[in-house]
Amino acid sequence: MLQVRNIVKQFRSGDTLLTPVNDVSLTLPQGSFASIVGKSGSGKSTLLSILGALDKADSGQVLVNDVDITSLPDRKLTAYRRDDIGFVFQQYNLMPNLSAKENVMLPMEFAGVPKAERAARAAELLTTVELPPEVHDRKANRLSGGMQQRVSIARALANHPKLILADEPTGNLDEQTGDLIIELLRNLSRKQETTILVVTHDRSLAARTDRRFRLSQGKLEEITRET
Ligand SMILES: Nc1ncnc2c1ncn2[C@@H]1O[C@H](COP(=O)(O)OP(=O)(O)OP(=O)(O)O)[C@@H](O)[C@H]1O
Repeated sequence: MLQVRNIVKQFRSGDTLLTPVNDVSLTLPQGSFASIVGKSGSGKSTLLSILGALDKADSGQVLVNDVDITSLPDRKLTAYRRDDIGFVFQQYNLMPNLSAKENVMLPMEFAGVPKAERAARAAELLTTVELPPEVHDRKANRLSGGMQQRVSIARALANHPKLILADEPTGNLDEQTGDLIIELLRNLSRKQETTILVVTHDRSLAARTDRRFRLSQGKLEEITRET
């Protein structure tokens, strides 16, 4: 369960004070498949960074399965990012010279999982995201965009996260490949009971999630019934 309570984040830009996240609250039960839409610059990435503990809020709380991550010491935050959260980015952010399988094994290595177990789980996850077996050992920079995004989703799942945060996961893909990636994320939220929160400016993508929110002028409102 993800509970976001009264998050505020401000930036100073010259003489102006920006408030891209202004008293945002949100509750998502485990296994939710949700999206946040908003115009460019509306604060979507800022909010996602706070939920993933990549950035700190000025005030408010983020509770993941009742643990308040906004008050965790740095050492525990590192473990939170590694073990409880999976990140999926528009640019995939894979290690280009490592194979698909090695990319998926990497977060498990950081978590201290023995090598044989890492290899077995990576192969299993790459199968879950429907990456053809013949490319499991191919270097990431030799895979198509859609394949790279599948690898990055497998990597996000590596340490059994409670929450997957995806920032414009289909932004670099053609429509058909993007659709397949969204279906994959939807199936994962159902089968693995992982909460998946997608941030996008693409309304048709958002329309395929179960709950939809809009971030506008710092405020988050649910628009599930509108679209
Ligand atoms: N580190 C920072 N310092 C100053 N201003 C920032 C910082 N990070 C973000 N901002 C500002 O906060 C606002 C929200 O930015 P953010 O990247 O969260 O928007 P977004 O909705 O994700 O946009 P996009 O869809 O273009 O990625 C913008 O006005 C941005 O310039």
